[in-house]
Amino acid sequence: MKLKRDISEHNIISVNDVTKTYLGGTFTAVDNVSLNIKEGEIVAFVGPSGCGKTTVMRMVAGLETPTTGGIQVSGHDVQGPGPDRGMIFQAYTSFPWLTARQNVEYGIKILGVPAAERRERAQKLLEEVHLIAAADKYPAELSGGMKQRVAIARTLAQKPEVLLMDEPFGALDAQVRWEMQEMMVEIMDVEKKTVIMVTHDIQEAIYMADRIVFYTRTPGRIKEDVYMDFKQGHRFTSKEDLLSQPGYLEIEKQMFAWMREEIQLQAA
Ligand SMILES: Nc1ncnc2c1ncn2[C@@H]1O[C@H](COP(=O)(O)OP(=O)(O)OP(=O)(O)O)[C@@H](O)[C@H]1O
Repeated sequence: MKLKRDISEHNIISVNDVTKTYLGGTFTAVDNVSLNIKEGEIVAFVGPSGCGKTTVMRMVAGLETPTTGGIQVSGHDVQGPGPDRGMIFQAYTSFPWLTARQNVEYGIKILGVPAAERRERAQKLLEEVHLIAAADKYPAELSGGMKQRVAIARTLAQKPEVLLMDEPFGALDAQVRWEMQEMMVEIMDVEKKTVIMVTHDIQEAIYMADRIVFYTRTPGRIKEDVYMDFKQGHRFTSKEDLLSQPGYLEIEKQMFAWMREEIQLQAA
């Protein structure tokens, strides 16, 4: 099925001339990156290993500070982490002593959301991630995919405006990964978040993203910033539909060529 993409004209994230150095300024991980992201956009960061894509995302999260330049989210300077930006990591981050439902409720309990609203939000999100049947199980009783569903529901329960996902499905086997990607496209149609997703997986990026920001290898700069125009304003809930969309193969070939270019530059 095709879902209509709904992106506002308004920029929610602005990355302005950001550079990040380590090792006392002797190593430049991210070099002069500027980027505006619109509300509702799903943007994938792609590039060779070590190109700085995670560092850029962590700076948007407020977990790292730019060495020079600045980042604004919803017009405010990022000065640290905040509930407006929810994070989902590759590693499952559920509390083992809480059930799936309690895990989803936990984050919003800390934010002071009243019990009745917590229950209602958790129920809705557990339904969205297809986890109702396992809602009262503990993480040890859940598969990797199910644990990641708990983490997604828990993060969304906090109602972040921006979702930052770092290789969210990297630890899952191919079939589960595929199910999760499709589920995420469906959830974004309901939840309407702005998403930055870091991934090594070119096909995942093309499938899920409205736009791909491709980074060069060390130092990380933006090599290409491409819109998935071939999707013609849609997102696809089935991969088969995407694969038969004219233009898919060309963009996939282009991405592999950019990746090869960067790897060869490094080897030279
Ligand atoms: N705290 C740190 N101290 C020193 N170097 C760091 C630190 N954090 C990251 N780096 C370096 O900065 C560069 C960019 O790292 P980053 O994790 O952003 O890359 P990446 O593109 O996300 O890589 P990968 O895809 O392998 O996760 C790498 O060379 C990494 O080794």
